[in-house]
Amino acid sequence: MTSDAGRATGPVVVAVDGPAGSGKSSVSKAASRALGFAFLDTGAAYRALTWLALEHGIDTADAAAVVALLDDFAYATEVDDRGTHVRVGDADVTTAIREPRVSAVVSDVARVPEVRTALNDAFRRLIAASAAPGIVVEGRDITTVVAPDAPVRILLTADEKVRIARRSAELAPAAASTAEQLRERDRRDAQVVDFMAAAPGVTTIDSTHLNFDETVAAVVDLVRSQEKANITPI
Ligand SMILES: Nc1ncnc2c1ncn2[C@@H]1O[C@H](COP(=O)(O)OP(=O)(O)OP(=O)(O)O)[C@@H](O)[C@H]1O
Ligand SMILES: Nc1ccn([C@@H]2O[C@H](COP(=O)(O)O)[C@@H](O)[C@H]2O)c(=O)n1
Repeated sequence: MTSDAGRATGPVVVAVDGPAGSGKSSVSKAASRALGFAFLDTGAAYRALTWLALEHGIDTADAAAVVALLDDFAYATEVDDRGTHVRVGDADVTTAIREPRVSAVVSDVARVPEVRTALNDAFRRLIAASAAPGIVVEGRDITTVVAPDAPVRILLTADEKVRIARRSAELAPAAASTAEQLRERDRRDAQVVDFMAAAPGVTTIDSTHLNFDETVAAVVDLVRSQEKANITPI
């Protein structure tokens, strides 16, 4: 898994799965920066399609109506120091896709098989097109479905209480229903993909007793140890 090999065959992929609030996006983004890798937040695409459905007044439980949106889903994403920027057509939806009204129904959209197939194809194209030596890709099915052959696959997790506390700290006064929302989204998402148990060959990093920097270091160390293990001695 050297950079040279990565250039010849596409970037080195670091695949990260895990439940809600486990740190997938924040830890993966920080790890990608430390490694000099690109970063792909796949949940942003599910959120953007959900935003589009709500803009069109579509009931997200209506799978056929959601699938019909895929034809005109002009999704674009870009990552810089401030985070992941998302556009749908001309609209900058970076903030809107994080609104509770989107979080509340995104699992409806994510459970539609045609949606998952279309978005997974798009993720694979984005990964292949990356000019960086590597890319950290995070979501709920990255180690098992999107990139099952990635040289580094991580299940990032933490006890549910700890995940709820971390998420509540982000949301401050409006946190009363945070625990219920996090549990409910995990419950619904887990009906579609298994992100609670590590698949064979996937390394679990449990951050329950790690701070943020220690968790990022655990990811970076794992990638570097895999790189060393894959360098063939001359
Ligand atoms: N090890 C850690 N110690 C302390 N805080 C952490 C740690 N890991 C993540 N966090 C914090 O937990 C919160 C949730 O992290 P993040 O949003 O990255 O999770 P996620 O898995 O992407 O969630 P979701 O799937 O719901 O989008 C963030 O505020 C993040 O900074
Ligand atoms: N690979 C993925 C990524 C996300 N989802 C669905 O999108 C929702 C939002 O994801 P966040 O990471 O931004 O919280 C998530 O709750 C899933 O419903 C997915 O199915 N697969």
